[in-house]
Amino acid sequence: MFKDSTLANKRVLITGGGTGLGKEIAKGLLSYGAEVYICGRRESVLQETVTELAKIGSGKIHYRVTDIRDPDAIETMVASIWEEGALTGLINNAAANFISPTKDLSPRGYQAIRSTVMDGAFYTVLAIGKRWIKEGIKGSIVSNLVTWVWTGSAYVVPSAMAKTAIDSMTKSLAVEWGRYGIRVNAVAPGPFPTEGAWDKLNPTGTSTGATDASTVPMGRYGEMQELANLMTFLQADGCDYITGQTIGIDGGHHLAAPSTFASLGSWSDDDWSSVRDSIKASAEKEKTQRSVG
Ligand SMILES: CCCCC/C=C/C(=O)SCCNC(=O)CCNC(=O)[C@H](O)C(C)(C)COP(=O)(O)OP(=O)(O)OC[C@H]1O[C@@H](n2cnc3c(N)ncnc32)[C@H](O)[C@@H]1OP(=O)(O)O
Ligand SMILES: NC(=O)C1=CN([C@@H]2O[C@H](COP(=O)(O)OP(=O)(O)OC[C@H]3O[C@@H](n4cnc5c(N)ncnc54)[C@H](OP(=O)(O)O)[C@@H]3O)[C@@H](O)[C@H]2O)C=CC1
Repeated sequence: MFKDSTLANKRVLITGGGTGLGKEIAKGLLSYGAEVYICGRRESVLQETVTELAKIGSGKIHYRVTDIRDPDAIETMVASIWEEGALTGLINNAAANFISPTKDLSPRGYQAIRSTVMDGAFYTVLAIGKRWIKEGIKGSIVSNLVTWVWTGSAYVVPSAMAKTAIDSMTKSLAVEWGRYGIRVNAVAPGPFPTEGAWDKLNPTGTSTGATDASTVPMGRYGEMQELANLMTFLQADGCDYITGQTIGIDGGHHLAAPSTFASLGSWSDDDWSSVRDSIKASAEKEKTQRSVG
């Protein structure tokens, strides 16, 4: 989809890049020539990913062990990256989540999710953004959100709340930092199965609700390359006028709500024929009762 050199000279940090979608995005960026930094809390996982992905593209991939809930740790990470060169891009991808009835959540359970998704993304943006502003770098921030920023979602309330806060940050900072040429965008994926997400959101092994591909209008899960392509596009030069946007990538899933007629896609031509006859019969009956028109 892109030239191999599309991201040459780009240096991008992907939080939570050691696993799942972050790792797939790292593969995509590397294959288009970017230098990539990943961070997370588990060194063995990061080390393994770096070893595996170093064979792709320029092979310039590095890791930092960092808990993004800690602003001092983020400052240390970003300072150490800058010693090797300035970043040009940030992908806020790290997250925490699990399904739970909201009434059963403890304050610590809520904080575990909020502090990772909302605070972690904000601290990272701040540490990098202030350097870009000082040095006149026109960087690109992209946050990996979820379609719940538009719909909300039961049973994952702290995640939906925290992602929506970052959606608001995206719109707000796009305006505040537009004068510096810094772009602030987000993507909102539908279901892209990963071990990390499915362990926490699909623990019974029976896909339901958000993890059920049969309710996606396109009838399938997202493919990793599709998300990596969107991230590549948003990190590349060429459409710098795009800012403040949250772009859905979900096969139409969030639009196929039970409150719409999305489920009628399962009706056959025969079903539609008998439905049409029934509606026409009703209309004919009404016509016989009209005194005008
Ligand atoms: C399908 C389409 C949409 C998909 C959208 C996907 C969104 C995602 O974000 S998926 C990402 C999934 N990946 C992760 O969550 C990775 C990181 N997760 C974790 O590190 C843990 O799962 C964590 C969230 C529990 C946080 O770990 P940690 O900081 O080590 O916290 P503790 O284990 O100490 O627990 C803190 C607190 O949370 C309570 N808790 C944990 N699990 C549950 C649960 N299943 N239900 C209710 N409460 C839970 C735990 O009990 C602790 O509270 P206290 O007991 O009050 O101390
Ligand atoms: N999979 C899906 O269908 C969808 C996913 N998303 C979003 O995509 C992103 C990735 O999810 P996915 O790949 O599925 O799940 P993963 O669990 O694989 O990814 C989460 C990553 O975040 C890291 N992380 C968690 N907490 C912290 C922390 N405090 N500090 C640093 N890193 C942390 C984890 O590493 P470690 O534990 O080592 O710290 C892990 O690498 C998330 O933002 C998620 O909300 C959105 C929509 C759909």
